[in-house]
Amino acid sequence: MGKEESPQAARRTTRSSCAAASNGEVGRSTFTPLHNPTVSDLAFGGEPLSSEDLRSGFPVRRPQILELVHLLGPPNSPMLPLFVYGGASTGKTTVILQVFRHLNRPFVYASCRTCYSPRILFESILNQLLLHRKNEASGYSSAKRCEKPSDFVNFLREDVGKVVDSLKDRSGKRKSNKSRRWPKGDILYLIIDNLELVREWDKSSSLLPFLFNLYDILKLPNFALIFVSSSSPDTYYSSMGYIEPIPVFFPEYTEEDLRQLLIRNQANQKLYGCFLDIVLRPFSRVTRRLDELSTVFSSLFQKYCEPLSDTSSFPNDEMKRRLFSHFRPYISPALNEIFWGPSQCLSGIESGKVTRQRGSIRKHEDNEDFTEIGFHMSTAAKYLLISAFLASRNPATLDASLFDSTGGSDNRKRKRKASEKSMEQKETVEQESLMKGPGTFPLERLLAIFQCITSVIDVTIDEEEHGDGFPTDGGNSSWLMSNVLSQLSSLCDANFIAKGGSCPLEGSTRYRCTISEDFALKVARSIKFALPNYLCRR
Ligand SMILES: Nc1ncnc2c1ncn2[C@@H]1O[C@H](COP(=O)(O)OP(=O)(O)OP(=O)(O)O)[C@@H](O)[C@H]1O
Repeated sequence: MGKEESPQAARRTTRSSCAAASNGEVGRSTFTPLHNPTVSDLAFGGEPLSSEDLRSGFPVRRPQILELVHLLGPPNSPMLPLFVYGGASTGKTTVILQVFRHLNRPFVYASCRTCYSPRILFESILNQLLLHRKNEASGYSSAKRCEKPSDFVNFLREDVGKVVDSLKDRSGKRKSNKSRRWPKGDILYLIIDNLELVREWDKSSSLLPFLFNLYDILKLPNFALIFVSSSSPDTYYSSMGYIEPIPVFFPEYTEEDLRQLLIRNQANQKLYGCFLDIVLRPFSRVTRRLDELSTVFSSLFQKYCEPLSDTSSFPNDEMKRRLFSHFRPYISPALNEIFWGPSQCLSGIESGKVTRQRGSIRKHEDNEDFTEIGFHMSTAAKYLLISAFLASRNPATLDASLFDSTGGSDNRKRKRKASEKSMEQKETVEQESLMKGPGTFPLERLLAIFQCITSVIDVTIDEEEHGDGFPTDGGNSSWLMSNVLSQLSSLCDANFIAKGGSCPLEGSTRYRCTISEDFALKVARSIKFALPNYLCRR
């Protein structure tokens, strides 16, 4: 089958995987060729989910669950469009689908990840509405061909009406397959997930306003819309005349949230707790994505347990030390992998690549979340971008005074009272550099700054006995260089860094960072890096 999923397949995958995520249940019955679909297939299906199970399935998402349930209201309550947003892997999709499972409401779900063009998106939605399956019998074709937004609106009007009529038809309910529950209420919800990816599409500048306007265009009382996005409303085009959807924010998990989430399905929670005491802090400084942490921790935990003959017992202090020294060599490589890896690539970025997305970046004072920027990149790429910004912004002559011998910003040194003459000189240098705009720099300088700023990140494993530095090259500078070059080329592709021609004397390529200070500060905030301490100012 092609890359496009059939709606039923998409529904089955999404819904059963979500059910599995909640309490480890596999909730959804599968569609067999003999299954005769009815509107009851528009509900989540599977076993009903009580509010208690919903809350205990998502321990740190209680406020968002309550907010969603409140906004959806009792069956048949009309609802203005919702805009559910938060960083990648913060549980938006899973929580929404489980809320629908709990409420047993009829919905159509389409992700802009699997539906990667307007046509596929429109047709996937229509196929689901028409209970049409793309399979051998249908020649793997859609129920209707739909490319243009205007056709989509007409088809939606027609098809939503039919679905609503069927939902209201009580005789259909009586005849329906007894293994499936009849959905509650006559309102049909359309959930469009991973909306941020639409910005990558060719006609995004007209498609996004169209989608935001859809509710107003349709004016159907029994139709509701939910957008799900990993970037905030601020990163979308604004002032397009549509009513802004009601925002529901999923904040990034704190270290304590992550501990709760990671520990809850472990057979020996005490043992896993000891393991988390070592790894959670350093790893959560590099990523707070639950999926990334779960993956890396599952193999690390196996290593941690290797010396244990009985993994159901709780290790004493001596055993804990043995476990630590056995597993210590595996920590840095794993940290390295996650630091350099294509983290957050789920936001529409090709593996390992960074893309600059179109869309305004409005100032948002309180929101410290990276979602305000509207794209994602690996932690290493963020540090590299900041290094490039510093190299372009600060005069090279001041590098030594901004970074101490161990690489960090030496505040003590900087606080020393400078003589009036040196202050004047510094001011002149800074003024000149501001007048010239972002300066160019050679690769060596970029690498030096990058090593300086990453060497000061505190990701020590055990502060007293087991100091362990941040993932660096472990003495292998060619390995480090090749990683830097690959990240640098992605940043150049995304136009965050431009090649600034070659130096006539050295003949080597020089680079220039093109991002604004505002933007650099946002990137720095997302990795909790104190950029202002490294910027030379008047
Ligand atoms: N609070 C939570 N409780 C249980 N599982 C969670 C929670 N948050 C995230 N997960 C798990 O993390 C994974 C990613 O979650 P999900 O896809 O719902 O995130 P998302 O915010 O929609 O991500 P994206 O923006 O990338 O689509 C899933 O396996 C999900 O079950």
